[in-house]
Amino acid sequence: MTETNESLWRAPFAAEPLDATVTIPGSKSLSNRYLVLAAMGTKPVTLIGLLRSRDTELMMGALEALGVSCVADADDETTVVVTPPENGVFRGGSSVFCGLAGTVMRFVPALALYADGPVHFDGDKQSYQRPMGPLLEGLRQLGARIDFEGEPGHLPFTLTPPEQAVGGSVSIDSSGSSQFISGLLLGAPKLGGGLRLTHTGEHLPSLPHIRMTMADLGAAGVDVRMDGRTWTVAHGDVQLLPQVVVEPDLSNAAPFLGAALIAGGTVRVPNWPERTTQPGGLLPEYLEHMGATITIEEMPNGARTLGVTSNGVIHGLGDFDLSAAGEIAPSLAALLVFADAPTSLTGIGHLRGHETNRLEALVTEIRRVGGDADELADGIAIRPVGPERLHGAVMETYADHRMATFAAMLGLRIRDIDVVNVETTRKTIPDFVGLWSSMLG
Ligand SMILES: O=C(O)C1=C[C@@H](OP(=O)(O)O)[C@@H](O)[C@H](O)C1
Ligand SMILES: C=C(OP(=O)(O)O)C(=O)O
Repeated sequence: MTETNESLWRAPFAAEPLDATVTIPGSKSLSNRYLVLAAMGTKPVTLIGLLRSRDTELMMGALEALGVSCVADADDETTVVVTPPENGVFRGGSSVFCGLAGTVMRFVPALALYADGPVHFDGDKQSYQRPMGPLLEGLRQLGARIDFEGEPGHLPFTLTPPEQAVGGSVSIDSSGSSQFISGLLLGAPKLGGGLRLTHTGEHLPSLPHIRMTMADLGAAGVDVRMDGRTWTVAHGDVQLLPQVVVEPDLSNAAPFLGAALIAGGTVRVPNWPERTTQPGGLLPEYLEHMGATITIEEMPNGARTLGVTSNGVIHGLGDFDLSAAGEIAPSLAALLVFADAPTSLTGIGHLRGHETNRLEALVTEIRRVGGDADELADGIAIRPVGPERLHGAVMETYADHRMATFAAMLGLRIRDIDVVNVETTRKTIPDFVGLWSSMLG
């Protein structure tokens, strides 16, 4: 299952201001955490509103390889019952395919600590570039043996579990991805002596995603604490509630809400959570800084609809630390191409290890349409140019869903943008083109 569709999609131009309501599918980060936590329990868990996209299919495939059952409701594929293996032991001698999904390649290896034999991990060729070393070093400190087939510290590899997963203290440098810490924390409660995990690096990206991991472990009854750069997880049972509802993916809301600023008008997203652990929860504040008006409408059923309204004037952000929410950098970058002042998005050097080298990709694609951007040591600088300098182009997407949605956003205000392999958006959105077209009416 690789992504090879090289067809071109003409991104629709927004001829008039938007007035749209867009229902965003479930969160990738929450869906894949709940799937892992459900697999570690003893009783079946029904996940409601689960994202059904490539990354969650890969996660379900990975868990099934380990002996977990994931069964979708016949009438609604976003309702999935997850049943852990009967004896609580994951199946060894198995193969896990990670595609390009960070949450699969970084969350599933810790489960292999509890398998009854070696587990082989592989992924798309492009996944071989993504950093894995610190996670695997952490698992090695917990007694696992890792045999690399290609470059050390990267996919593909085979993990041989220890005789007994006793746990203890682990130190790793997680500055390359918060997912190394999340992956070790998620797998930790079954360790005989629990886990004491220390991050030794200077920077730590995506702290909200680590807090999300802690909150979800807490919801499964696990005692997990954070003290500075050290986390402790107590040994104990993992059991989510019988039914868990997944929030919409707030980072995937970014291109749609951002569209209101680029095209002008209003875009609404229903079921916006009042409180959330998703970094996308920071979006309304960011968009307000950029000049949008944010509204919240309470529905009769208690749900809340977020509205973003703009007259099309987008303010630059100056020096802006985005380390908390690096995954929305491509969407903010698209807005900043049309801003009234320059912006440096910083604290996101680790985006070089995302689906593609996103800093290089963003600079290349912004320049391709006539814009002005540069890579920084830890981010990207985007300087506005006059609209007369921006022009259509065939935009590359590098098998990166967020580079595809970035290109679609530019196409709202720049005519004749063709997007290579827009299907790559299926990584986290089942029907991006359909949603985007209906937003435009
Ligand atoms: O744990 C998660 O669900 C994620 C953590 C972040 O990873 P990084 O810390 O590598 O940026 C984020 O960018 C990714 O999209 C999802
Ligand atoms: C970095 C991302 O994904 P992954 O979960 O594959 O790391 C992302 O979705 O922006």
